[in-house]
Amino acid sequence: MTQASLETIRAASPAVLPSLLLCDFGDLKGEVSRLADAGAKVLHLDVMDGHFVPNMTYAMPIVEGLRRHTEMPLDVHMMISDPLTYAKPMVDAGADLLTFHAEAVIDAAETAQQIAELGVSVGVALNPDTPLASIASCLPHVDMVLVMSVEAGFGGQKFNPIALEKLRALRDADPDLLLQIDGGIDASTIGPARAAGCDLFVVGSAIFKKDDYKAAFADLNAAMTSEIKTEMNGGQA
Ligand SMILES: O=C(CO)[C@@H](O)[C@H](O)COP(=O)(O)O
Repeated sequence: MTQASLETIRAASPAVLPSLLLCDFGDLKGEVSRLADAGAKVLHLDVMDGHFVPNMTYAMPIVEGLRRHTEMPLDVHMMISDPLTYAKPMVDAGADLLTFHAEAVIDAAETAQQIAELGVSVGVALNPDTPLASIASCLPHVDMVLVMSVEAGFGGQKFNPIALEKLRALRDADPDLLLQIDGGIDASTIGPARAAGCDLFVVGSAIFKKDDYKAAFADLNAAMTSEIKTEMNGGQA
């Protein structure tokens, strides 16, 4: 199931992943159905503990509830202080890909290996101020790197272009590593992120603040490749 989910995520790439942070939590089932209709292939779930980040969201019961309503892979972004304590409960709840923050743990390589032993795909995330060197030792043990383009904790923040430098460096070092970006992704930032080598684009405001999710996905998908097409046309749009 897990390997299949990772393959589903890879096959869907490049892809826009709606971030379930700014959605209507009073109608989660309806939101999942509207997102699937709009073209979502993977759901990104923002788990926050009010300790690692100064904001709280939800945990296993919501993951488990979503699992019952969709077959889409569930990509769980754990913005929590103690990812190893909650990794197994998250897997049991139905997470397919579990991402922990490098800043939250003492040994990122050891953490990645322990999570992988649970039979789930593993991602490591790093905030804008965290250098790539801090995840170097765990890269052989992860399926994905999540490059934050805002400080983890809240939706609606401004995109930090330092993420583009990190994406380029990671892509140059490994053409096959799955790369995800999160924070301030909209029609103006998704193209540069794609051109920097990113595969998965986590989007909150630019979907959930729009009435028409289908139109939001269409705009993002068109903008995703616009910079690459422009480069191929020698700078002409
Ligand atoms: O994890 C986070 C924030 O910590 C993100 O998933 C944001 O929620 C994305 O929202 P926008 O920046 O797109 O509004």
